[in-house]
Amino acid sequence: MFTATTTAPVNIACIKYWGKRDTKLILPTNSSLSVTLDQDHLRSTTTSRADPTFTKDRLWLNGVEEEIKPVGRMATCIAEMKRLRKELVEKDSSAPPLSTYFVHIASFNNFPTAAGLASSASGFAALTASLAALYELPSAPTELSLIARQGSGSACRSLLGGFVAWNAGTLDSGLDSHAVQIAPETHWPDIHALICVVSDTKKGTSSTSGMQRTVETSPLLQHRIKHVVPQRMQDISAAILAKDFDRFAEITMADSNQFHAVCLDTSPPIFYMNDVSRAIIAVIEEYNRVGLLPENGGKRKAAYTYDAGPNAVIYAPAAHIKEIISMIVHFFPQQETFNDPFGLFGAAGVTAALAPGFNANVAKTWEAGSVKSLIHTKVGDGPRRLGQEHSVLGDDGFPKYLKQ
Ligand SMILES: Nc1ncnc2c1ncn2[C@@H]1O[C@H](COP(=O)(O)OP(=O)(O)OP(=O)(O)O)[C@@H](O)[C@H]1O
Ligand SMILES: C[C@@](O)(CCOP(=O)(O)OP(=O)(O)O)CC(=O)O
Repeated sequence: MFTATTTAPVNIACIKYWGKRDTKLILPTNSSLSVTLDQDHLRSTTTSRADPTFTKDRLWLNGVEEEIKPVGRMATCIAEMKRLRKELVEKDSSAPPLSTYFVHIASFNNFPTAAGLASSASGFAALTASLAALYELPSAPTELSLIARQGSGSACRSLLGGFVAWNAGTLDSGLDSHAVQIAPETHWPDIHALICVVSDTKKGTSSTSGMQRTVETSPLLQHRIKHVVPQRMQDISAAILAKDFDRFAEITMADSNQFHAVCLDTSPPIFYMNDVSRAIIAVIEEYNRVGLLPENGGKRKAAYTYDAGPNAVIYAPAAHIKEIISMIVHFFPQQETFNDPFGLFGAAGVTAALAPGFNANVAKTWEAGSVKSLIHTKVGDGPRRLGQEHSVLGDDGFPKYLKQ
């Protein structure tokens, strides 16, 4: 049986990708940089199988079959991976001709799909990684990132762990538009992330259509591409290598805010953040104001960032996460029990509290459930190959779990 299972992580950008110069090849207008999050908490799990008895390529996402559109993104990724397998077989005639067989692919996300939690990133990275394992390709993650990129731009960064840059590249072919690791997760394992889930329903304007509208209409985007992002890419890479959280936080928050400013500068304007998102910004800004006081060490202690949706991702050194959760819970009381993967709070659970000197008037206390849930995770590694026992395809070649 020719089959392989892999998991792939989500990544959340600190320097945002927003805009394409080539919509078919998915080539961006600017470079971007992200933190890969730990697959122990958020992941896509994908099994691929090639079999001479299959009659067409098929894919099931969360137990529901998705159509593979003939020239769509999914079909492109599968075709590109088959091309690499074919090249391998041409060099080694003893290798089975797997590229001539159809594939069945099943994938599950252990978090909400299409809810602004970067499921397309982990999803296309897991698809690419599982086909690479199935086809026994010797390709390095950077080479595979060229293919995942054609599924969803941000997916190329999920092929690597740690701190990852997607270099925009300049070639029309896109061959230099790939992901590279700035530093592995082991370089700075102290970076933790708290995801504040404000909404887990499908968003109004997809990233794909929203960013093209911005390219077509926003003058501010041109300034960002030419005069802002190149310097920020250099500065945040240097901050990561120096483990300088204060600088990392300053750049991350500035870039999130500029990304949402170019959305507002789009015609018609796009609004991804809501009042809850903005209240979280106010809370983190106040927390940093206190941290920046000379008597408190003079440094920022947390960084917010928002993708194309209202959910906040707060990056912070591990030592501050407990204080941050208590502060968020103070303003945004929880209905769901906080799943405490790092055991920060005892059996009694999360308690609301504010740091000394914090001005409680920066935000009101929201009604319970305004922030639906909190996910605590940290920087993590790149895709993992799993054993056959983890396959999400059954021996019959169909998903083990179909949605009822
Ligand atoms: N595990 C997966 N395997 C394959 N494709 C997936 C997987 N998960 C998500 N996708 C694809 O990604 C699409 C969702 O992407 P979309 O950009 O709308 O949401 P998102 O990635 O959660 O949000 P965002 O990119 O704004 O953070 C799905 O409809 C599906 O086509
Ligand atoms: C705001 C972002 O999350 C946008 C992600 O856009 P996508 O990668 O989802 O877009 P497509 O390439 O069209 O699939 C910023 C980022 O991840 O860098």
